[in-house]
Amino acid sequence: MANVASTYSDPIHIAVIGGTGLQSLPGFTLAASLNVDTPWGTPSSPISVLHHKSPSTGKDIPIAFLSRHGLHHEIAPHEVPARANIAALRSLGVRTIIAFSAVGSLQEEIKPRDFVVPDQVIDRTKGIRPFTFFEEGMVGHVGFADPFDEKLGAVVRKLGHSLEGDNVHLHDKGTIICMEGPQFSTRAESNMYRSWGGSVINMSVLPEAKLAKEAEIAYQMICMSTDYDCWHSSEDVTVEMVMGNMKANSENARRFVGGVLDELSKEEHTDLILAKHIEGQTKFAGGITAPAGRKEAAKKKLTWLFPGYFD
Ligand SMILES: CSC[C@H]1O[C@H](OP(=O)(O)O)[C@H](O)[C@@H]1O
Ligand SMILES: Nc1ncnc2[nH]cnc12
Repeated sequence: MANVASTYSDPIHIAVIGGTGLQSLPGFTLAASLNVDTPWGTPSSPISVLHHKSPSTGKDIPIAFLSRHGLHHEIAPHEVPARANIAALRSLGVRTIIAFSAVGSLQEEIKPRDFVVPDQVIDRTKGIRPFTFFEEGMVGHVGFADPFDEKLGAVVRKLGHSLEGDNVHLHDKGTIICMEGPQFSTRAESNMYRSWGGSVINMSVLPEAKLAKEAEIAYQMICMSTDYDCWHSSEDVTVEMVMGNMKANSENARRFVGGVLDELSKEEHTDLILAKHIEGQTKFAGGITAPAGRKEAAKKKLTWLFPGYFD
């Protein structure tokens, strides 16, 4: 990228992870494009640092933007380097992530193009994705009862409701089924997920949400429904259907994300975006391995992510 800075010296507290159909965030000033290397490899894409003018203070707020499937959607859901993504963002100072996802609807009332701010997740991935920073001689167990950050979720929901009107419909809660993919579900699976109380389905919320929790980052996903999967009497999901609905509603998706960023950049949310309410929890959750049993290589990687936590 010509004439764009490759370094950025100030900490960046807020990130947006874009998914299918949201590979960039137009309308912001690109201040830098960062290639970050981590002990878990390189992220899905260079991290764009975007300047967002806070409507309340007039100051430029830096936002980190990362495209989950790469710049050209070349990374399959099971190949997303989620540990590198989360580690890279935390190393830049990020403590708040708004993640965007195109999802299938498992409930009649969640219509294609509706937004859902989920509050729960059911894991249907197959254990083939690396899903923790704690392994190989450093054990850690963080709580995951509430996979999304409730304080951040409250801000996102309030903002989403303020946009509701003819074209924007928001569902305040919901359970995401996270399947492995990349093939879509069978009809029997789709019906089983409905019987479990699933609201929507995607292939991306895990392990992203688990790793954000381990990294003490407040994380909330915003879902946009693109199809009725294959349980409904309407047409079965296809990539064309997903992309078509994403494209048709991309303006609303960007308004939603932009509005959340406006809200988060208010002074009253300073502690929230720094995730002060969850700071330090991983120091204890990850301190279970007695110092004598800690393996040097694992400790070194974790120290890169959490300087001072496990020395
Ligand atoms: C192209 S349909 C399946 C694909 O779309 C969703 O992507 P994302 O969550 O990154 O928006 C879903 O999770 C699958 O990866
Ligand atoms: N039906 C579906 N299943 C899984 N992921 C999806 N993303 C969008 N629609 C989906």
